[in-house]
Amino acid sequence: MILDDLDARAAALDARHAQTDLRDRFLLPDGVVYLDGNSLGALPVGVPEAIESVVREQWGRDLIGSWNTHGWWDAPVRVGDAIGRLIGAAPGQVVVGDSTSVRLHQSLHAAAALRPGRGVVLTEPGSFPTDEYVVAGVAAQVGWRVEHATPAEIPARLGSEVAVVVLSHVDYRTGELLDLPGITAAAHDAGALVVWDLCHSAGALPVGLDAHDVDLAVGCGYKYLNGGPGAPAYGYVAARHQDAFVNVLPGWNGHAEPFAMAEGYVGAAGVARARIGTPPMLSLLALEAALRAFDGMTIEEVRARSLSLTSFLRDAIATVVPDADFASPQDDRRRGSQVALRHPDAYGIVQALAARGVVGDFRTPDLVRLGVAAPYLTHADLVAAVRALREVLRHDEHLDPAWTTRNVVT
Ligand SMILES: Cc1ncc(COP(=O)(O)O)c(C=O)c1O
Ligand SMILES: Nc1c(O)cccc1C(=O)C[C@H](N)C(=O)O
Repeated sequence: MILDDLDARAAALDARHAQTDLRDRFLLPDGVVYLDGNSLGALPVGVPEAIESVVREQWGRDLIGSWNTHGWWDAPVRVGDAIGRLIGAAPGQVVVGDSTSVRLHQSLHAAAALRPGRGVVLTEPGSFPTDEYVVAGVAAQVGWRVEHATPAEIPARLGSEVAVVVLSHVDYRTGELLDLPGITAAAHDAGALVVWDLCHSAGALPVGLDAHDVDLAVGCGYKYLNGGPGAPAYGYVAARHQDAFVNVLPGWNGHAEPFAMAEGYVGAAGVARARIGTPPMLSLLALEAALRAFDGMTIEEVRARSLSLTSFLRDAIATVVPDADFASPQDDRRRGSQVALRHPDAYGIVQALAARGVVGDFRTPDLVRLGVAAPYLTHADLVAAVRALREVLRHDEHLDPAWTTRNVVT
């Protein structure tokens, strides 16, 4: 009965949001409800064809001339501009290539050079591990002290010693969405810079980098941007910082005159100076093709759909699991695009759900993480997921001893 009600509500909501249902722009296996687009986005329909053409016609037929004739050389900034549309960055401020970890190293070093004489990097506890490691690594290299504060404490912890505040816009575990405008403004009032990690927000919700005067930002291409496994990451350098942007990893692709093969390094004008070496062109062009899945849709529309889906999912879970312990904020303004649940048998739940075709993921120590990539999910999919969850719990499928051996990728 309860699930019949949910079916009816889902149908009504899917009808209301029909305009933003982009499911036919993605290739997903039948019978799977994919709730892991916050780790690896689904495959956009246009990507296999685009890659086939890049491989056969560009690489295979036109060979090295493709660097010019097919725009390979300019792709890092061109694809950066396409990402910029989704994260509120005007053209010429985003460059694509390398991993988020590399871009974060680069951004923090640039921040150190922009704020000489300040000795503290302020971040939060429990960030995604690579962010922790990079912050510690760069701090050791430039002589910063690492300080941790919760996002709520950050404004009070800012002082004349803080060079930069580094935070994830959306927490990878709980899905908590931070107050990017407020924290950025507070950092600036204290003379500090901000570096935002957008891995879990880009492509899912409006970021407004330019509108909120963000200094530097990084993010990956393979989650809500759907660029594919190992898709290149990106870095944002606000136009006002580009002239003084010091590239700690200078490589020939970021040189002002790369084909002059000059002896000394002179950085290119604009965001191109953040380029490093030759980018993984097939992955970069796959990402470019993937971004076309957003054509005709604004990020505000993606967000409206995502909020409807995540609040519906939360309600639906609460209906069938009345004692559900949600790690994700209930308040729409504070929730990214996922719903995470705490449960002592979280690992078993995730595995048992996957056996029923509902793919989410487990995050240590006790989280069932359900990512909601709005363009390719419907409210009806979420009822199917909740129905599976009810069955898993009802039949104790999550306690199956088969789930005691953990896989490498969970
Ligand atoms: C917040 C955050 N930062 C960074 C990364 C990844 O960094 P990289 O692209 O270097 O693997 C992830 C996910 O893997 C993440 O969730
Ligand atoms: N980048 C990943 C990978 O190469 C393998 C498995 C997972 C990932 C992820 O992106 C994890 C993701 N950042 C997370 O939020 O957990």
